[in-house]
Amino acid sequence: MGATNPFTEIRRELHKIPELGFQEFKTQQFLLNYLYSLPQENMEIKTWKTGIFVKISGKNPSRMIGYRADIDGLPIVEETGLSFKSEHSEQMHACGHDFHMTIALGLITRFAEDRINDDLLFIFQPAEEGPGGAEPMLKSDVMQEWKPDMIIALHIAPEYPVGTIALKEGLLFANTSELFIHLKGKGGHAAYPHKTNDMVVAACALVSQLQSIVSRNVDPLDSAVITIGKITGGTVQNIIAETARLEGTIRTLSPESMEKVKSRVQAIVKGIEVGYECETAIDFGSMYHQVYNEENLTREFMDFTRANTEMNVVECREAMTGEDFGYMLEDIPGFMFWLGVDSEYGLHHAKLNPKEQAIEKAIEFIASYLKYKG
Ligand SMILES: CC(=O)N[C@@H](CCC[C@H](N)C(=O)O)C(=O)O
Repeated sequence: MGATNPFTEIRRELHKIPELGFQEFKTQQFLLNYLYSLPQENMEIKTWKTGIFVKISGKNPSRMIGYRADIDGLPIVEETGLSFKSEHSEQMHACGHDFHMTIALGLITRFAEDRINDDLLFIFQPAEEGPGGAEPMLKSDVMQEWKPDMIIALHIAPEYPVGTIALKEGLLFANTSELFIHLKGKGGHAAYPHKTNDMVVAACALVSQLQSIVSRNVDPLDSAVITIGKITGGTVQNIIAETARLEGTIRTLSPESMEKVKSRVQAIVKGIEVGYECETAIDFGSMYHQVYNEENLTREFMDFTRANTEMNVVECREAMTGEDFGYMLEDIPGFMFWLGVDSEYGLHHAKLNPKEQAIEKAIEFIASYLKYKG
């Protein structure tokens, strides 16, 4: 089925070409082609790795307002069966970044012709899913020169209907750390376990023991998550595995709990090392700082949206999702909000299918907020 709305068409084109963090070459080219098709008089475009900065000069600027959209996809084989499904066999926009980019392009299209008083900075950020583009982009020369006075971003929310936004003041998303654990023992014949140190057995014990950290070491009134999303090990069914690898993620509601959970992970892995007579290596990969919404701006945004738009505003609870936009909010006042897109399947699912009507509605109401602010 063809799209009738130009931004729906753009979203579908982006949906076809998902790319992993810092490999978003086709995505960057697609975005640049579109951006250069717009009136250039008041627009400056700069690239940073696979990301892009777009500054639109205001009519009478007293400050700069930032808007960030992430651009990477996930290593998932898409199962939506859509006519515009991913053309990249093992990659998918399963976290809505195709929506995020399209909405940003819609806003740029508006403001390239109809400027507000203040300067606007749009940031197309690579590698949100990992290893993290926000922190290095924030430190880049471009963003040191073009540093917004406030900044906002959205994330699609499959669990809310179209026409709804959800957010809260203060903590919105968790602190995260990736987790990679390598185990090395002694392989051998499946019939001679007593002559080996089986890393499949060690890995199974480790996964179970890691679960006790949340139930026994974290204050029950606090919250944490340890998810092991991938286990690999061994070579074939009748050889005892010499190596195994666990890949996962840790989520906590405070940076302090993150340190505690990590130290417990280290202690438990040490125990496996002794108990199963193997070598171990832990890599905590990339870490994201919590997303903390600045109270005054968030409250004002909620009040503005309720009073001036048709969007339904829900005051939600914090979530254990992570977002490296948290680094930008640590440095620049602003907020993030969920945008309802009503999909039966959730984020990071191979059948995620957000409703495209949310795109035009988002462009409309965010444009009205930016006009009000700037
Ligand atoms: C919104 C969202 O889903 N973000 C990701 C961020 C992942 C960070 C990192 N790769 C990790 O797994 O810790 C999420 O999974 O929450």
